[in-house]
Amino acid sequence: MEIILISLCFATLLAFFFLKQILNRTATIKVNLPPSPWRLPVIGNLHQLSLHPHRSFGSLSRRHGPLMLLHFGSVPVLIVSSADVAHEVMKTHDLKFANRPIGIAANKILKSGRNLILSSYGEYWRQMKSLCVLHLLSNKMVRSFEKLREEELNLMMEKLKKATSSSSSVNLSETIFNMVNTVLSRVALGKKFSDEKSTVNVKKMMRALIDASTVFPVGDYIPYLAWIDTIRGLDHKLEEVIKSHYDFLENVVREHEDEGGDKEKADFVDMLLWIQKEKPNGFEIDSQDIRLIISDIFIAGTATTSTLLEWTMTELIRHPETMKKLQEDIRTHSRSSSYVTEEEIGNMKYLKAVIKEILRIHPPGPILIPRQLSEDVKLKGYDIAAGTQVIINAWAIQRDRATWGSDAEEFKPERHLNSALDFQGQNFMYIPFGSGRRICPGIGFAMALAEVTLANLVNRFNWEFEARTAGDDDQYHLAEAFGIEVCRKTKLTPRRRKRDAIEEDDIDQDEREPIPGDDCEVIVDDVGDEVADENEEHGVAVREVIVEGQSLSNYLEILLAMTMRRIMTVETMYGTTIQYRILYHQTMRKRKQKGNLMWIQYHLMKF
Ligand code: HEM
Repeated sequence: MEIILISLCFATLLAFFFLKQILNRTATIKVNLPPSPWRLPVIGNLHQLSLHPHRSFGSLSRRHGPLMLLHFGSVPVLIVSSADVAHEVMKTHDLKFANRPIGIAANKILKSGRNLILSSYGEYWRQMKSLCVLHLLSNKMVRSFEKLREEELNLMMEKLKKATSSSSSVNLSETIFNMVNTVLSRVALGKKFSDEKSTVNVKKMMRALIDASTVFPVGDYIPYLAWIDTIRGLDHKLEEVIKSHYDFLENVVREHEDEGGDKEKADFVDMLLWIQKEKPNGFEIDSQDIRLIISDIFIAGTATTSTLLEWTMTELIRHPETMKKLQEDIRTHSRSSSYVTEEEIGNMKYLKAVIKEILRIHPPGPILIPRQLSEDVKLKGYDIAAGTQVIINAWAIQRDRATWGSDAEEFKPERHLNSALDFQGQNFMYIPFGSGRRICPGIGFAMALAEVTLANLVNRFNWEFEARTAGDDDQYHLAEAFGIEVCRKTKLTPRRRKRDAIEEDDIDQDEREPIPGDDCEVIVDDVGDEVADENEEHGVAVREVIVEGQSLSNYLEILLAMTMRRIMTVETMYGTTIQYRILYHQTMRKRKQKGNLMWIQYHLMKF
């Protein structure tokens, strides 16, 4: 009995001793987690998110701080909402945060090979990224597609001109998406694949892929509910769109192989086939890699660039004063009224400021592309475990009043005019293209296309929203769609603003519309007294037109002079001469009973 009692006491002592050890150890490894809002069992914080996650994260972080830990189901997700923390993630600890989380959609995509957007950081990814930066999206390569951009833009402008000639509205969202998609098709694949002759419609394929990858995958966050994805057909849908996309790309690559993959033709597939053969810088790629790189470029480049342009046009139409300033900037630096060239855009500071401001206030990818932490890290004193997903809320960072001031929510391109701030990933308060190792490699490509498109859209036409019968206009035009790229919820369908000119129906115009109400502008009609007299209310009647000392009378002569020189001396009816800078000109035709009359109308600014 005594022995039993002694043994029991000894066992209790031992248990106490070990328990103390265990409790001590637990206390020493207690982790300091970032602040979190309360969460529900099973779904975690998912019930606190809306269809616009960047907005939900923004309002949660205003209460819980710029470094906040949420749980999507069972998955820990770190939300970064300040420039300061973004700097820690994408600069100080960039390497540890350089992986991407692999969910159901990514798994299906990567089943067919490795790719750039989704692959984990490592040797393969490094090679793919430098291949893109050095060979496909380099400045030289971007410049080499200038002519192609011009061709596609001119086609788009022609379509717009026809569509808007009767003052009817036009689906500008769709028009822009089609143009961007066609440019990418030609650059990457060598042809359009979206015209009537084509059996495959790349545009539809892209839309299907974007739509399928936007669906929220329940199984990614609550694994034992993954069957829901199967029942609602998400698995099947993803497999279907990914397969048709890859089958199509495989055919394109095969066609290029059959044609010999000529580097000089230099679409992306040709270039990649050349790299496969020659292995420059030791790059080793196979046909599967080629398909996936091309696919990455389509996925990452189409909706982002068209979304940027869609928001730019929306904000410009909402702010006519800004639109007018932009038109002035373009007209001051552009020689031709029919096409603004990329070279001319180099000097257009206001245009660049407008685009920068849109990327700030409506970043096409408001929460960047999620990342995943590869090893434990201490961030601002908090412990973050390996495997945690990371969402960088660029939208909230770029509207943060602490760094952008009290007018952070307002659209004000002027704030960029005398600022050295750029989007190359060095300023963490402004990261529309991300930063660090994972920064977007398509910045040059996107900017070249966006700038020239915008310049030509606002140079040739004046735009206005269609009148709506009811509802708040701002709410309607600023409503955002649900998706990875956050575009407008409703399609942008503006129309061309009506001219103030005489007998609208009687006039065909070749060039652009005058800017109504622009009081520094003088309109001069040429040639022929009859017409000049008839239109006196529109400007000064002209006796003689002298371009830099040369008296001109012939239409072609004047046109030629217009394209080559920009200063004009006008001798008025009263015998005085005034020097003007030519803003642009229009060819006017008027149908008369006895035949047609044609004359040129100059829009001049006093020199
Ligand atoms: C306005 C247009 C665009 C915007 C706003 C944009 C934005 C972004 C962002 C935010 C990222 C993630 C960066 C990060 O994780 O830090 C990204 C990645 C990427 N973008 Fe863009 N992008 C645009 C256009 C393009 C274009 C035109 C291309 C190609 C032609 C492109 C190709 C890529 C690729 C391949 C990646 C993945 C990079 C990686 O994971 O390493 N993007 N982009």
